[in-house]
Amino acid sequence: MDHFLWRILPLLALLSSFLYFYFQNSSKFSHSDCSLLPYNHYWITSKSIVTPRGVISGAVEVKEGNIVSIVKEEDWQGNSKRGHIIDYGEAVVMPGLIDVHAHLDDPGRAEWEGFPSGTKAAAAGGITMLIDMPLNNFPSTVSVETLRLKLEAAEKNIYVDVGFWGGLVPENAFNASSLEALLSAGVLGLKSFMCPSGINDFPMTNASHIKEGLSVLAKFRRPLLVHAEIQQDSENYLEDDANDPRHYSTYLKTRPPSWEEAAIRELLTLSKDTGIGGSAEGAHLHIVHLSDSGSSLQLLKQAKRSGDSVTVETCPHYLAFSAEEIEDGDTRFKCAPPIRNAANREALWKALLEGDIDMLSSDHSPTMPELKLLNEGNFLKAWGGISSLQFVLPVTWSYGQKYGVTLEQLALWWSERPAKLVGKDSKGAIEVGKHADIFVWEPNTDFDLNDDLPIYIKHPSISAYMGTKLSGKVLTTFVRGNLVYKEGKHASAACGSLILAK
Ligand SMILES: NC(=O)N[C@H]1NC(=O)NC1=O
Ligand SMILES: [Zn+2]
Ligand SMILES: [Zn+2]
Repeated sequence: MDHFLWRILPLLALLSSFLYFYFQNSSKFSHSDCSLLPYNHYWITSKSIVTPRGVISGAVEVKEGNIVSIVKEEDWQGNSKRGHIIDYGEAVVMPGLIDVHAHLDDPGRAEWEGFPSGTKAAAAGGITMLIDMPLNNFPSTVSVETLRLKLEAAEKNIYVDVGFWGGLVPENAFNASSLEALLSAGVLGLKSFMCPSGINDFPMTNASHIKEGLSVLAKFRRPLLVHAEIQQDSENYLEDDANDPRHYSTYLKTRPPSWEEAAIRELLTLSKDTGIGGSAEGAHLHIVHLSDSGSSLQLLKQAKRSGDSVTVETCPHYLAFSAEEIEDGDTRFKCAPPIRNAANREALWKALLEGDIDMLSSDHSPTMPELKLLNEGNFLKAWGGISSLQFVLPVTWSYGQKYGVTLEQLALWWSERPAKLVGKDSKGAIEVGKHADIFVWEPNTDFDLNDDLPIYIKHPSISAYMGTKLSGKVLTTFVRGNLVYKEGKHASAACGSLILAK
């Protein structure tokens, strides 16, 4: 017996070391699972690379996830000694998009979207980082404990980098230590609503809650994002022919621009003195999804002119669609604030081009298709929210053609300014020292949004973009040097990072 044991001992040792290495490696992703490219040092070359110093023809050197050099074509003698080269020819190389406003609804309502599907859609759309909103998931992200649930749901399930906004709600607004703990745990800022959010555990805040929130945020130098609509007294709409809930105009009348104007007027009294040297220096106010290009926009322009620390975003759906075009019962277009008329859309474009609107975001806010009530077509009862995450780049580009939108403007609205809002200077541009968050696309390639297209958002049927034709096809997406998406294929492992504030 002894003899036998001695004979199999080497075999047992071999077996145990094999098992040890097997479990060690299966517990974390190997580099090759994170990337469709087997290199961590390589060059991307193209005739058109969008950098903060203009569009250049040349090469970007990527090493261990960072951009380590950028070489213009005239200084580039490409040869094999440089290592692996991926040549994209005429295709455009851009900084990855940063979507500062997405609802992935995970945990708790992952059947609405979810981290895996949402971040796969992002990667396929050229988005390399998104910031997840604190509501529509359950429970809402309003405390350290609920943030922990978010982080657990996201970890190893994200194909792009994901940061998090925390919620400012009546329950935590007067509790500075709770807000400080949430901010210390890494949320990039806070978000609140000035009207009902549609989610029971995310109640609206009033001016005094917001004032408290801003004072805590000032210490951390992080922004407050606000859904700026305050319900105004409105006439009672009779359910007569003129107010058929299947007509979009009926819904539009229920949320006039005065709701946005009232909220912004109130917010600007609170964000007064946030400028350099002001008594509230350090606080920053960011208005999400502006739809009213009238008085609301004028108020914001004035506040900026007087030096207040204020920014504003709008969304592709306000730039693409107009109220006049929305057909009876087509609740895919229902969102809040609502899509307004064509003249309003025109003025939003003008404000964006002139720099009065700072950036774009998706406000991707899906739900279960049944809650869109597409059969009934009742605009007053359907879920409000647009599904767009994968398409924001081609939408901005296609509808922006009329206005002569440039590649540099896309980078400004979708990368550079969003990176600044979230306080991540390692992101947002193709520049030496930054993360290699890059995507490559063909602006002139058209495609139809139909069932033949690989679509990763969970419920394509509720997206208002389905059935349209767009220009601008994403070929590949890199996140911190990992090739996470290439023409319909994702890396096998979800290696996006959780982006926390420090
Ligand atoms: N809860 C939620 O996502 N609401 C969003 N939907 C929308 O259309 N506007 C919003 O603020
Ligand atoms: Zn909102
Ligand atoms: Zn939203």
